[in-house]
Amino acid sequence: MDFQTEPIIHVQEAGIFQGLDAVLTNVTFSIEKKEFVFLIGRTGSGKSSLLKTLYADLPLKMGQAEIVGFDLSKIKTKEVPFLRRKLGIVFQDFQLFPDRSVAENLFFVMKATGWKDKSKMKNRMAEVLMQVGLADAASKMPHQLSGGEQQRVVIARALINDPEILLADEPTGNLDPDVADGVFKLFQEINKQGTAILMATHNHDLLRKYPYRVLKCERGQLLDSKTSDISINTSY
Ligand SMILES: Nc1ncnc2c1ncn2[C@@H]1O[C@H](COP(=O)(O)OP(=O)(O)OP(=O)(O)O)[C@@H](O)[C@H]1O
Repeated sequence: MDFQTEPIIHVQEAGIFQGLDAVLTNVTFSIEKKEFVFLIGRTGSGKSSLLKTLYADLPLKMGQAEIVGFDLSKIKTKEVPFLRRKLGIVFQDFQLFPDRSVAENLFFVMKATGWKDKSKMKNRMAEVLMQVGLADAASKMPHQLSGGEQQRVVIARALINDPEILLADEPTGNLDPDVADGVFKLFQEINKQGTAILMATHNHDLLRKYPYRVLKCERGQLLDSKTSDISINTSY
């Protein structure tokens, strides 16, 4: 056993619910620092529900789950913003404010997460935009950017508070294949710099090309390529 690593996410016999309905039961897995993990499964199999439970958008009603030091079985509503500060969350639909520039979009999140010093905010904004390859986009409006560029801004926004893990729900789902590939490579670079990534995807090409660990939602269970044979070519 490697005592150097400690999990960022540790889930033990959890139930994932949508209201009264159990979507996944007996969910057990850990994600270590710096890991890259795909989350796959058919439409409706529970990928988003699992991610939502991890960022405390859905309550954990059964079992144990710890993420970036927060116990999801005990977390209080007022603690959720502190949990979200330690996570980066990226969705399929870009969810930028359309009437605000890139800089204003990023500043909005900074203010909401406790940043106050203007010059530090500007420096951090420049850093994250540089990191995603958009150093020249601060003054642009979202509609002046391509889909891939908008998703890069969303990734920059998710990186602002230097999260230990990015939770990404179909981040390349709305992008053309070439653009999706570029955005995926950005996730890989971010991962190489030390951020763990849990990415829900339907993209078979990515799964075939990059042999990362896979978690698969199937028939109400979560399978793990660490412990089971997972077919990536069928049934989703
Ligand atoms: N807001 C909601 N209220 C009630 N049930 C929901 C809600 N969102 C999803 N569900 C149900 O929960 C189950 C899991 O859905 P979920 O969105 O987690 O699947 P998914 O694997 O992410 O699907 P997709 O690949 O289409 O995004 C489905 O049966 C779905 O109908």
